[in-house]
Amino acid sequence: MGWSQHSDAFLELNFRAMVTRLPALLASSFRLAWQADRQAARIVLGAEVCRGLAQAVSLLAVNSVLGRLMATGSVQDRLRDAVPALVTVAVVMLLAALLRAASTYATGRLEPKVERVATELYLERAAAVELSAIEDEAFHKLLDTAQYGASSARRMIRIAARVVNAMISLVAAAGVLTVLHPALLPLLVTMTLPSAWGALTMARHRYASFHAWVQHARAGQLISGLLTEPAAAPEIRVHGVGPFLLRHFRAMSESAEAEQARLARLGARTGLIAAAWTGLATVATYATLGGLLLGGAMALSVAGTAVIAIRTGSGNLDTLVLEVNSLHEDALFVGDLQRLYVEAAERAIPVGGEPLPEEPREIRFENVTFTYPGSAARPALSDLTLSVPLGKIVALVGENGSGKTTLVKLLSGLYAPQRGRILWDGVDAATVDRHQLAERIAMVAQDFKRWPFTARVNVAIGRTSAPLTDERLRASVTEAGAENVVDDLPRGLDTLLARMFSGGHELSGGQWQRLGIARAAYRRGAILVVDEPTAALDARAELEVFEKIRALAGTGQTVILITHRLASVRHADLVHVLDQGRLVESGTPEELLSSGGVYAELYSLQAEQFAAKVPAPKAG
Ligand SMILES: Nc1ncnc2c1ncn2[C@@H]1O[C@H](COP(=O)(O)OP(=O)(O)OP(=O)(O)O)[C@@H](O)[C@H]1O
Repeated sequence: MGWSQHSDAFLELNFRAMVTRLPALLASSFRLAWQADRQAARIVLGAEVCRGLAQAVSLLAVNSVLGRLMATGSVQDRLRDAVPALVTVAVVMLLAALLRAASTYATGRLEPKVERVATELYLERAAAVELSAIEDEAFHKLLDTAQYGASSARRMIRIAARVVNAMISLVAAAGVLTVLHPALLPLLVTMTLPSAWGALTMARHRYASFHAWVQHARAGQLISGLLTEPAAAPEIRVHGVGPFLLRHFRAMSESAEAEQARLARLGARTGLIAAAWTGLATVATYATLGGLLLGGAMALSVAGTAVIAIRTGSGNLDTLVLEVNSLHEDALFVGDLQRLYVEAAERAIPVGGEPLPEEPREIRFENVTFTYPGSAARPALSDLTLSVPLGKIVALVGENGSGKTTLVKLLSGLYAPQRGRILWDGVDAATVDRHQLAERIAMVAQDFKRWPFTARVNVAIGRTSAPLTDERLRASVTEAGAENVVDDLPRGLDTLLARMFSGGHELSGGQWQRLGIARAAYRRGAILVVDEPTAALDARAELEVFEKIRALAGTGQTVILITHRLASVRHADLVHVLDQGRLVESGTPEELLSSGGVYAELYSLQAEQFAAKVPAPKAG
């Protein structure tokens, strides 16, 4: 359908990288844990280190038990001699169980906190970037992949704890093996290498596949969402769009299934090769042990401990390989999250800047050219020079796509021009404090957000920093002529405007529009931008809204009005007419009407529609 492209995967997974990056990975897991809950992080680390050490002590104690039991002398003497070592084994096992419980508790406490901290930072950074970043396809892909980073960060805590434990236990087992016989250690390593290779190979394939298919998965979710979305439901039923969407969903799912099958085939082949190598290495290990025993190079008790140490050691090494591999896989996703943090910080709306003039008299566009990022089309605004006098009603008029909405988005600081300047009484908007600029603007956009909250919140969300008072709320609702809308709601301002929830209620397009205007009124910005404020209103409501807007201008409020209803523009102090991103006319409505240009032509076209005679009813 046009948006499911696959891009090359980002890869940095190989054996060397895995080993050399392990300390950094463990450190980053620990940092995450430390940020989330210091006490729990200390408990996990301490408990896992002590558990590893306990394993070493327990192996040595077992060796001592075996040595004493296989020594010469009576059974009673041998048993008595073995008692202290047996008691040590029991105490160490008890200690290890207690440590394990402590680690389980602290890890369980840490995990959700780590996920929350990572998610909060993700959302905070994502909400602070420029609009152009949110609309950028590459940044959006990063947002998509990075969202898995928080749950990966959560998993990394548990995995890192297991890695620390397995590493220390392995060192303990390896130490004991080296003491028993130097040939045993290389055998232990050889036994585990094949499974390390297999796990790593599969991790690399899975990660590459995930990156190549993430857009595809997103598109699949989009389609399945459309099939159940209330806004699409009427068209799906009347136009019969359901089977069309389902066909696409099936085609996309089938190609995703083919990819899963490819991965499964690869997994099976890799697993078989690894298992064959492990089998050979195990046979070699036990043959060597047998040879040493037969040749008299090793005592039976030592061989017994060696078998236990090899089993523990290879178990630890297997765990280590698998867990380090998972750690690495999750770290790749946490890496995406960290890349997002960095990129979002680079693309964040700058903080600070020059102050805006306290009471500016005009905003002036000087040779402004703007093309949407990534757009191959002509500039949305071309070499535009115009003035917006403040304290007046300024109307922007022009055909669809002429650049009116783009102009107000630039004026509001949502985009920056590629060429030219926007001056607030001579101060370049590119250098000013963007937060201060936004403070001055109240906007009713064409596609303003219908928040799935109560009517009260839908109005007061216009300025969340102001204390919510009923007085301000009522005044805004009245200013927007939305009293009837609110009075008709089953629970007034406390009605939930989200039909998908129990007790939720839905408004009509025009009713929503009035709430949108109430929201902008509640914001009390110095400049009110209204983009098609009456598109969904009936004739009476339209008249009412324009009356209110005119009254606002009387109080010194600047109004920038975008509308196609030229009759409503009559009361504007100044009209700018745009065509294909250029300014073609400017003046008062009377001046423009008498000059006979584009405005006059559009005006007479609309007027003619009303001048057409209504056919007389047939006599009957
Ligand atoms: N987010 C966007 N990304 C890329 N191009 C865009 C975007 N928004 C608008 N455009 C393009 O910029 C041009 C101007 O659009 P704009 O929305 O400013 O026109 P408008 O005069 O407000 O139109 P309308 O009367 O239909 O609301 C159009 O060619 C449009 O396709």
